[in-house]
Amino acid sequence: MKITIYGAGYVGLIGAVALAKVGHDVLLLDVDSYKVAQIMQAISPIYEENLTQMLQEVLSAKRLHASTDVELGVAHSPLQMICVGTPTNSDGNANLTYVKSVVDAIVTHNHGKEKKIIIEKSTVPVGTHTLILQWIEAIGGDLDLYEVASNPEFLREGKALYDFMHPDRIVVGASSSWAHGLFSELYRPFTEQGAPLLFTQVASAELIKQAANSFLAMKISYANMLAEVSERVGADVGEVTQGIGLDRRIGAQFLQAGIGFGGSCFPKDVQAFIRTGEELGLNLGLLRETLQINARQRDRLMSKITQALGSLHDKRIALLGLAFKPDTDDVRETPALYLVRELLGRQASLNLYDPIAMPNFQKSFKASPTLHYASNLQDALNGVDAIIMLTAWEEFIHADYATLTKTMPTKFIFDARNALDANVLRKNGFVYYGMG
Ligand SMILES: NC(=O)c1ccc[n+]([C@@H]2O[C@H](COP(=O)([O-])OP(=O)(O)OC[C@H]3O[C@@H](n4cnc5c(N)ncnc54)[C@H](O)[C@@H]3O)[C@@H](O)[C@H]2O)c1
Ligand SMILES: O=c1ccn([C@@H]2O[C@H](COP(=O)(O)OP(=O)(O)O[C@H]3O[C@H](CO)[C@@H](O)[C@H](O)[C@H]3O)[C@@H](O)[C@H]2O)c(=O)[nH]1
Repeated sequence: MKITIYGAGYVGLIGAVALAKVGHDVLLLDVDSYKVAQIMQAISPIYEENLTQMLQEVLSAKRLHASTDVELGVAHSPLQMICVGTPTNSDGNANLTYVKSVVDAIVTHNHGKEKKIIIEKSTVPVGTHTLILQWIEAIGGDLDLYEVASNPEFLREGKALYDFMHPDRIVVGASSSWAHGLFSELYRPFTEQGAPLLFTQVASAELIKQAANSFLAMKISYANMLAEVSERVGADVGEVTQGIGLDRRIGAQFLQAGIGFGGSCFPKDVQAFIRTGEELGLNLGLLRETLQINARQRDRLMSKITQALGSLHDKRIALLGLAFKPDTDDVRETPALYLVRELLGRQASLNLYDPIAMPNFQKSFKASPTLHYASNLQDALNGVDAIIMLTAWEEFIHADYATLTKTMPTKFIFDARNALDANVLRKNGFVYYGMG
């Protein structure tokens, strides 16, 4: 079946490729003509496992086309799926400007006056569907032609294609049987493989997305709270989270303590949910504390560094890992942004290294005498006084630090992800600091 997708970013491009892969005829629209041209040449603008190969496959099969032409996009299908960004406004609210511009474009270019389902796949605050109807009305659109549905996306970066194609569940908030039929057909290739398709009210689907991300963020902050307690009482947070995670009611996932969560989703979505609460006259204090614990982890790491090293002036520090998590080139809200700012502010000199995310990070911080972008791990570790491991890339987990740091005077290593083998490092003369 045919579908139009607006926004060729992490969600839109992955969704487009995955839906084309299972046989649908996908038209992917973006306002960025350079991105569109790249996609048409099978060059992926983002780094994701297997993406380039699958992109080539669906382009050759002519099941995916990318374009900037909204007119084509509107005419292509009754399914109009919005996957544009919803970043945080300065007041913490989700910025719906990009969503609105797509809605306006759909209504303006619906020359054939065909019935359309406008699908919120972007993460939006609960209640956005009613706003969309108001926007349509405000520009003279005929409300009888439009149904708004919510179909939130739960993929993780780094595992995006896999997650899209093997979802734990597909959530669709839609009211008409026409929409239910179209969504059932769209997702049949996944439901036939066992993925549950949950139809809900539109508001429930919107709320499910906000609730899921906030719950996962809260779980991480809970583990980080336990890390702080563990340090005080001589417990090992890894053992504690393993011990509670084996209880199936709690579950082992998302209990990895460390520097805290970053990325383009959790920080903004938790913030937006808190704002939703405020607008409803509700204080979602649990989520405020979730963000506070998250910020405190970064401060706690900085305290460990300054307590161990003293003045950072004239110290050179290796910072390993710039992406917000492994297997992605995404540096949005990455803890590395905060750490680099803090460390430079204290006059440290830095060697930065990441296997994939360096070009994206370089857009925020240009190279300088105090900021060296290393060409490989050995280059990053040459002549440093301390190592901070910030992103748990396999390369960092399995590195032979003893051999790579032969000339290091005192071997300080700060493991911001609790991912390294502390015993082996200590045996090799390192002064090891973890997070709990
Ligand atoms: N990144 C993730 O892992 C993830 C997962 C689930 C949900 N989400 C949500 O999905 C949405 C998109 O996130 P993303 O990370 O893919 O964003 P992104 O920034 O990677 O991509 C957004 C794309 O939309 C394009 N765009 C902007 N205005 C447009 C318009 N009027 N018409 C067509 N294209 C337009 C931009 O050029 C860009 O290519 C957000 O709401 C996000 O919260 C993201
Ligand atoms: O136990 C854990 C798990 C994760 N993290 C951190 O949490 C952040 C987010 O990680 P992850 O959830 O794996 O990545 P995202 O790609 O941001 O995916 C989240 O955000 C997406 C956007 O909404 C959702 O679709 C996904 O379901 C949700 O997992 C990263 O900084 C991780 O390092 C931890 O600190 N401890």
